Amino acid sequence: MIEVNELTKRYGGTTAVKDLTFTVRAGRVTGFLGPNGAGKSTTLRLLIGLDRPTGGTATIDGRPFRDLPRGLRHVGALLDAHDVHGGRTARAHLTALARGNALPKNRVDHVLDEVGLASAARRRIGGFSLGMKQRLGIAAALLGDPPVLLFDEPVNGLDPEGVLWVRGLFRRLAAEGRTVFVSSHLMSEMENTADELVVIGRGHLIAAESVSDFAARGTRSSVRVRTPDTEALTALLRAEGADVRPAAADGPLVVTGLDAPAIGELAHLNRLRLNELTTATASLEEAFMELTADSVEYGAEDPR
Ligand SMILES: Nc1ncnc2c1ncn2[C@@H]1O[C@H](COP(=O)(O)OP(=O)(O)OP(=O)(O)O)[C@@H](O)[C@H]1O
Repeated sequence: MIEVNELTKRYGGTTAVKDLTFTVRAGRVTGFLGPNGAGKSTTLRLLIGLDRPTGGTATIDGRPFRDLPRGLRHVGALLDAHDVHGGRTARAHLTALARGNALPKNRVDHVLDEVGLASAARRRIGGFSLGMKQRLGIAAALLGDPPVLLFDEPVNGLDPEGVLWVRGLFRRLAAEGRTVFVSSHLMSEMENTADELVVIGRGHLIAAESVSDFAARGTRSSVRVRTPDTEALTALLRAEGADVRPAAADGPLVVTGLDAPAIGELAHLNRLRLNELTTATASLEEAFMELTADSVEYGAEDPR
């Protein structure tokens, strides 16, 4: 389990994270989401002791990372796939890591197989694509067979087959009872993978909850209504305070501010026929955009 409590990190005048408090549980895939510059990498660096917090604590199974004697056996992390010696082969890189952490040598071939790099084991990392480097970084994280795994933007550079593979891997690791904490700036990468979400924006916590609770926060759920009596129904709905817009010429009405049962009841009481009544729940992506809109550091409308 990962526990972050009132974590703050300032770099000179920049506050990268501020008073972050959340928990990441074992046996789950937890997505760590936020727009660019939100503070995800900083939080992960603080978690594995690569940086010291200005305030607050970040612990893994109750202890700061640097107090964990077993290093890679306790926490595996992929922070920057480029941070490898390009002149080495994949196997030499992992063998050196295994030796440095007193891990059995047979783990090297095991993790190379696991990430699909067995046939590239003798190639120099300098010639690897970004996707291959991501796989190698994941292999390194898995090397110590750790109960806690952290991945910073692991999907970057993977092709669609690689994305599917990595999703399956994360789910399996969580099903084995491990803590799997995965950062991304794209909700679409997380919605089919994560059980839980921690969402931050400009260093502040926005949400820490299950994917379904997060989706329910989107306030944009609307109801599509088709009726032969468009004008009459529109007037009735507006009189009840709903917002009514035609989706397109001859298309359904899109109603917000009243739910489907209330609209059905209103139509029934006024003897108006309905041909369609469908609730459209806001997508996770929409909920994410809505909740982080104020914390996008480099938005399209913001030319900084
Ligand atoms: N070493 C540093 N020195 C100064 N400022 C830093 C440093 N590291 C991070 N920052 C700043 O802290 C903020 C958070 O950065 P961080 O890299 O943690 O965000 P992120 O959520 O990982 O973003 P991205 O998705 O773009 O990688 C940014 O404003 C960044 O410029």
